[in-house]
Amino acid sequence: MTDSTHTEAPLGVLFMAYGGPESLEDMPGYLADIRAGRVTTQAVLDEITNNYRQIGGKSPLPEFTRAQVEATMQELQARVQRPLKAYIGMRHWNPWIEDAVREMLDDGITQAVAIVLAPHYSSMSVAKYQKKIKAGLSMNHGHIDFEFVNEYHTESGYVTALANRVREGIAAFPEGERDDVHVILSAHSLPVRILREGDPYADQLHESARLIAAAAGLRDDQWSWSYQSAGRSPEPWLGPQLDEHLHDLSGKGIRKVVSVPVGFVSDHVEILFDIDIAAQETAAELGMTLVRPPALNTDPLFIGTLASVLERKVAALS
Ligand SMILES: C=CC1=C(C)c2cc3[nH]c(cc4nc(cc5[nH]c(cc1n2)c(C)c5CCC(=O)O)C(CCC(=O)O)=C4C)c(C)c3C=C
Ligand SMILES: [Fe+2]
Ligand SMILES: [Fe+2]
Repeated sequence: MTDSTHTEAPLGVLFMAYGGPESLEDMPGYLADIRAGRVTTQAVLDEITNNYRQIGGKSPLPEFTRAQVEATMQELQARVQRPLKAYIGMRHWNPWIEDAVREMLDDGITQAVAIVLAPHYSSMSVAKYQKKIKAGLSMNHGHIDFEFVNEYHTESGYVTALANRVREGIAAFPEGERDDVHVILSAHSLPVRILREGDPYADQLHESARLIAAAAGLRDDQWSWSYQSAGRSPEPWLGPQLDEHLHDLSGKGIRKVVSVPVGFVSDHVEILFDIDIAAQETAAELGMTLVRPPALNTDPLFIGTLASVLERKVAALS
């Protein structure tokens, strides 16, 4: 006998990511969306366009997102009885979250789970993606029962995968030098005002960092925290920024560094330019060697984490 309650539409699985330009021509529109109506000067546009030019003229984020979604869906569908259908929605570019929601409604989806490809919750990140789902529903006068994954920054697969990256980075140095290697764990900065607003972002990042450092077996003096990629706006942003942090470490005599960003789950401009080009340049000027292991991308431990947190939300809907 078949289960008659779940025979109609599949359960939707909405994966959301930041979005990235597919060519340099997309840059003005992409930046206008990120900067939400604030004027982008020609100088800022030129600078960011040039950053993208140096990483190949487009963002690799959409491609990594599709690969992560495909791998996660394979694992999730193997664990869940109900038929599932995946959707991808981006916050700042095509395919937009609102369009993905419309597609879900057109497909007759009535129940769905949603996750952002960012492990830490903030009112300035994850909450904004979730608001776009609500906007998509109200724009299309539709209703879907959504279960949201808010965060997954302490999940063991995510922590272990990044601890493995830390170990890989240290192992890139000759055996006799590894004790002198310093590990910098970092994430995207946000305006300092989030602390006054009680936002959990900074605490969650520090919690992840402590867990990753412990799982990698680092001594307390062997690692430190840094923010990176602060936006170009006049208000103060959380620091220290990676560049000043490298100067600070250099002042303490550190010459060998492993850089592991913990808030990004795939390689994109904030890693490929901000670390691999800008921070590498600073490190070279300071006479430091900086190693940056690959981002999580489709690491099976990370994909297993996504499948696990989604599986729990699917169970909550069943
Ligand atoms: C936790 C918050 C943020 C994450 C994660 C994040 C990821 C991310 N950002 C870019 C590219 C750009 N971000 C820019 C500005 C910007 N980013 C955030 C927050 C996060 N970004 C904020 C709050 C801002 C400022 C927005 C504003 O009002 O000005 C920009 C614009 C240029 C700039 O200000 O630096 C770019 C480009 C990527 C690719 C990315 C990857 C997941
Ligand atoms: Fe951003
Ligand atoms: Fe950014």
